[in-house]
Amino acid sequence: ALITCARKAANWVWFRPKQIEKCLRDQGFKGNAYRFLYGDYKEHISAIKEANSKPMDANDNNIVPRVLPFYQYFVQGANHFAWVGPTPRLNITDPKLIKEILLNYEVFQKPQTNPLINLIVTGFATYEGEKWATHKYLVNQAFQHAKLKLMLPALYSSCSEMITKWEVLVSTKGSCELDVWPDLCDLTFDMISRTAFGSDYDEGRRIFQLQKEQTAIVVPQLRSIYIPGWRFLPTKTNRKMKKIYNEMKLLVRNIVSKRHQMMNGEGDNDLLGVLLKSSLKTVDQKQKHENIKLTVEEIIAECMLFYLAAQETTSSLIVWTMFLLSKHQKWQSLAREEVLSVIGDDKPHFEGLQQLKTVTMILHEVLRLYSPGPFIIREIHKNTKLGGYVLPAGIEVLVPTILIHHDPEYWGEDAKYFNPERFSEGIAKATKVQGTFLPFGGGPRKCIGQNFALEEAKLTLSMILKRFYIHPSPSYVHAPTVLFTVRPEHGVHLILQKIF
Ligand code: HEM
Repeated sequence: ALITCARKAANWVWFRPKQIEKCLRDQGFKGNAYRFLYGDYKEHISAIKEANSKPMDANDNNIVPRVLPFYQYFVQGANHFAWVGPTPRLNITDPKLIKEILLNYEVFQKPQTNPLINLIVTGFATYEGEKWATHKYLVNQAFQHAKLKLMLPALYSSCSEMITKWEVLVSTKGSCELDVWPDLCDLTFDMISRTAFGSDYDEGRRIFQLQKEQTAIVVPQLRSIYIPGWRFLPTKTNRKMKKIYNEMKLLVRNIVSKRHQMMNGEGDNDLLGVLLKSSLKTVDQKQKHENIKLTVEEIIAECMLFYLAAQETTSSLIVWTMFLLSKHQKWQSLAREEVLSVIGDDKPHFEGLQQLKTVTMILHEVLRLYSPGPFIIREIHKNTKLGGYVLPAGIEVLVPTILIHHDPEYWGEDAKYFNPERFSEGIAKATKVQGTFLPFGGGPRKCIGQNFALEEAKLTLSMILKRFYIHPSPSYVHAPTVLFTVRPEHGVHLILQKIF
C-alpha cells in the first residue's frame, strides 16, 4: 500500500506534470518549466500583490494588468501555459477555440475547486452531466420572461429603500459625498433575498452576514498560501468555514421547510417557490426533464448559489456603471434623458425597462471594460482535441474574457475607452469578430441570471438617474481588484447631487 501511495504521489507532483509539459511543448505551447509542487504559484501571488500595491489613474480603464497580473507579466500572449501548483493552466484567446471549449461543455468541465470554495459555491453551478442539465432546466423556470416581470415590484421595493436613504443624505446640502459600493452590495443582496425568498426575505438577511464572514476568511487564504493537497488537512480555517456553512444551511432549511408546509402544492412566483413546486409536482411531461423532483438538500444548495452568483456580480456592474457615468457626463445626460422620456414620473415598468436602448448600450460597455467575471476556467479529464491540438488530460484552460474584451484587434483602437456608441447597433456589430463579448460566459453553461441582472441594473440606474446627478469625487481611489468579481478595492466615492 505504501509503495502504491508513494508512486501516486510522485506521479502527481512530478512525473505527470513533466509528461504534460512535454506534450504541450511538442505542440508549440510556451511556458515556464515545471518546478516541484509550486510551479509558478509563488510568482503568481507576488504578481497579484505587486499589481494591487498601488492605485491606477482614475481615467485609465486598462484594468487587465491589475485583474490578470500574472497573465500580463509572465505569460505575455496566447497559447501559453502557467503552473498552478502541479496543474498546468493553458491560456486560450482564439475566439474559435473558445467557442469550441464553451460548446463542448461535457468534456471541458468546471474545475474542481478546493473544499473551502465548495462551501461558498454550491448548487448546479458545480454539477456536471445529467444532474447539471436537469437542475439548470428547473432553475431556469424561475428566470423566464413572465417571472422576471413579476419580480419587478420586489426589486423596486429594495431600490426605493436605498434611494430614500440617499435622499436623506443629500437633503441638507443638496449634495453629498458617498461610497456607493457598500450600499449597492446591500441593495443587490436585498433584491436577491426578496426575489428568492419572497415574504421570507427578512430571514434571508442573516445569510448575507454569514456570506461576508466566509469571504473574509477565504480571501486571505486564497491570496497568500498554497500548499498542494492542503484540502486534505483539517485546518482551523476549514473548521471555521464549515461552522458558518452549517449555520447558513440551517437558515435556508428553516425558510424552505416553512414554505414547504405552507404551499400545499401551489408555489409562489419567487425563485424558492419555483424550486419548491418542482419538488412537489412533476414538471411538464412533454419536456425532456420530466419527473424530476428536487430534494430539500438540493433546493437549499440552489438557494445558497443564488446569493453568491447574483449578489456581487450585479453590484459590480452597477458600481462601475455609476463610476463611468460620473466621468462621462455626456452619457449620463443621454441616459437620464432616455429614462425621463420612456419612464417619466411613473414607477419603472417592465416594458419601459426593455425600451432603454442607451442605458443598455452603457451597460454593455461597462460589462466589456469592467467584466464582473473576468475569466472562465475549465478542466479536462481525458485527452481532448481542440482545434488542431491534442490537450492532455489533467490540464486546465483559462479563457481571459477581460483581456479579449480589451483587445484592439476585436474592438478597434479605442478598445480601452468608454464608448457605449459601439453597441448602438447591437452586440454583433460592436465587435469585429463574433464570440468576443463574453461577460456572461457562453454555450450551455452561460449565466442563467443574465436577464435578471440586466433588469436589476436598468431599474436601479433609472431610479438613480431620475433623482441624482452623479459627479466624481476627489477622494476616490481607482483600484479595481478581483475577489470572485472585479470589485473596487477602496469602494467608489462619488458626489450625489439632488435633482430638484
Ligand atoms: C452582471 C451580473 C452577472 C455576470 C457578469 C455574470 C457572469 C457569469 C458568468 C461569466 C458565468 C459563466 C461562468 C463559467 O462559464 O464558468 C455565469 C454563470 C452563472 N451565473 Fe451569472 N453573472 C451575473 C449575474 C447572475 C445572477 C443575477 C444570477 C442568479 C440569479 C447568476 C447565476 C449564475 C449561475 C447559476 C451560473 C452557472 C451556470 C451554469 O453553470 O450552467 N448570475 N455568470
